Amino acid sequence: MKSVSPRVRSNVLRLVIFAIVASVMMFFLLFAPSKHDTTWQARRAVSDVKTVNAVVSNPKNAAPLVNGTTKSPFDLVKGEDYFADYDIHNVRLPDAGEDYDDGKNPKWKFRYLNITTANRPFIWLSAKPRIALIPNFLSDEECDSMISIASPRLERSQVVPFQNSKNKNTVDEVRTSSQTWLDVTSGVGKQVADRLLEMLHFPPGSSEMMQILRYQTDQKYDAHNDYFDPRLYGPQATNRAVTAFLYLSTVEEGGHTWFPDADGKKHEQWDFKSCKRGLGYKPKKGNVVVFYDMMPNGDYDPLSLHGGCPVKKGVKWGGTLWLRVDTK
Ligand SMILES: O=C(O)CCC(=O)C(=O)O
Ligand SMILES: [Fe+2]
Repeated sequence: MKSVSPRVRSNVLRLVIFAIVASVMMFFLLFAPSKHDTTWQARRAVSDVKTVNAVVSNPKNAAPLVNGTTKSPFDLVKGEDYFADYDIHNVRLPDAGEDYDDGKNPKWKFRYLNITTANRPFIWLSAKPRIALIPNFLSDEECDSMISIASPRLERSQVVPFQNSKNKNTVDEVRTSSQTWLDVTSGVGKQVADRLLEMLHFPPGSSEMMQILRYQTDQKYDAHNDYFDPRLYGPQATNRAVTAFLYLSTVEEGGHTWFPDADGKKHEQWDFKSCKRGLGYKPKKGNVVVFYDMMPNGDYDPLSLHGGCPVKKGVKWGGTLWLRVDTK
């Protein structure tokens, strides 16, 4: 056998090393997702099996995603971002038959958010009632601008009395915040409302004005349903199908939005105040929590019972946008 000269041997070796390095680089270029679409791609994949795995962790070496930290907005930490008596990272949607997601049934009044078609990432926090979190929906500028428009116009929040109740007071200890209404036909109100309606598959103009709320220390809103139950409020031509709650500030302590009956646990004993069981989501500036007061077939969902827990430290600024459908 002929011996190979050292020169040829070293050239072959260089070629082999080059081929290995090139194929490793090609592999990463083709298969490693970019920083921005990691979450999105992975979430698309899990939705195919109807299991929404809430946490899609950010690769360890990824660039900072949120305010200089490497924490992904989906990496919610129990105790820090929420409390829950179930595992929100393992929320399962009902089987396809119950899912109402394909938007083909003409009787349905609206479609749920759908992880495969939504125009930005979101995460299901609860299946029954349906609650979704949309991280970083609002820019800091949008939050600050809504607060500065609302600040000089605040008044004590009110409630709507029941139709046959003798007590016609609209100021009630169940709700102690201050608030005002923000136009959604122009300016920042329109910008934000239009973006939400589009994402939630609702036609333009199908929301109420936006309610801007401020809760100071110990202020709260006891648990309630947002729809107007015709048995209590009389006939309604339209009603609230979806509530989008916008967090305009981060609260140091307390102020969680609370869902006593998440995840699907209807309790016999009414509990409007404890802020203990179910799910409590801690206000974080720029995030939005969306929940469905109605099923897509028009039935009201009593499990959508919710409230705002007392603020313990800091100030909670929020915006409520109600999306309405015809009830006929
Ligand atoms: O303050 C909250 O977190 C919830 C507010 C609310 O339920 C409402 O405005 O109807
Ligand atoms: Fe509410």
